[in-house]
Amino acid sequence: MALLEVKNLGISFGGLRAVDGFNITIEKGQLYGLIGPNGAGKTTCFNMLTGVYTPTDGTITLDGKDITGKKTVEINKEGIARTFQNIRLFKEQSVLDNVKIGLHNQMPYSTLTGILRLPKYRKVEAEMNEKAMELLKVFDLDKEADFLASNLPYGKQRKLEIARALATNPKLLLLDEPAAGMNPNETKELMETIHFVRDEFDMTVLLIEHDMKLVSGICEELTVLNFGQVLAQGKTSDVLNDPQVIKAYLGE
Ligand SMILES: Nc1ncnc2c1ncn2[C@@H]1O[C@H](COP(=O)(O)OP(=O)(O)OP(=O)(O)O)[C@@H](O)[C@H]1O
Repeated sequence: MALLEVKNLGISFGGLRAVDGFNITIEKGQLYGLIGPNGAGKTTCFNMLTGVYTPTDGTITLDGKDITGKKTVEINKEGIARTFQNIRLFKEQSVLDNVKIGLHNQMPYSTLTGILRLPKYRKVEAEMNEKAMELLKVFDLDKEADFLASNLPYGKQRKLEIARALATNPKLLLLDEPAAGMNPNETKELMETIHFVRDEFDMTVLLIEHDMKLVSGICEELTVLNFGQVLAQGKTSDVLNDPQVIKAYLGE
């Protein structure tokens, strides 16, 4: 059974058909890329997969469960986490707290227990601190745990966003243009991080990216969107050599 099965997904904004007949199948453990020209509908697909937008047509099945039309928080609990094109961290909070925010969706105590600071709350908080520090260590961010997120260099902010997404314990990680704004060294390090995340966390990753070096370096399969529709789909090397893809996107 595929981890993610999307069938005939579509959405309209007024008269604009932003995505139409979108199909994708992603197996557990894959590194999968979604590419295409600006405005092709890639982020709109992510927004439908994560419940930000409700699709007008189609179905989304995660690990055998229909999650179409569910709310963002529910979808996150079902196992999809994401990062954003423009980094969205809690910039005035510490690096540690940013990861703990991700862990809170699995918080096993009630709001009242939290407000009253009951013993269970203190025990869970201590465990959460430990878990968050472990995650930060994995991303080599533990020394900056007490820094404000806004004081981290750009590449590390991207890493922190990935760490926070992983803290929600997802089955599928969506990365929206993770290399945007990065210099070549940061991009190289990001590629290693993504590989590491897949191997270490047994993660499945779907990413949107314009940086073809990153795409060809890490994605095993690709889907190309053009004007809201799938233009090509398959093994990365085949797709990148497809004359239609070169004409519509790569040849620009
Ligand atoms: N909330 C919305 N209301 C109206 N139109 C929207 C909305 N969200 C997206 N669109 C439109 O849908 C189309 C697809 O946009 P989308 O952001 O998904 O493209 P993209 O492939 O992610 O582009 P880019 O590579 O530039 O990020 C665009 O024409 C966009 O203007």
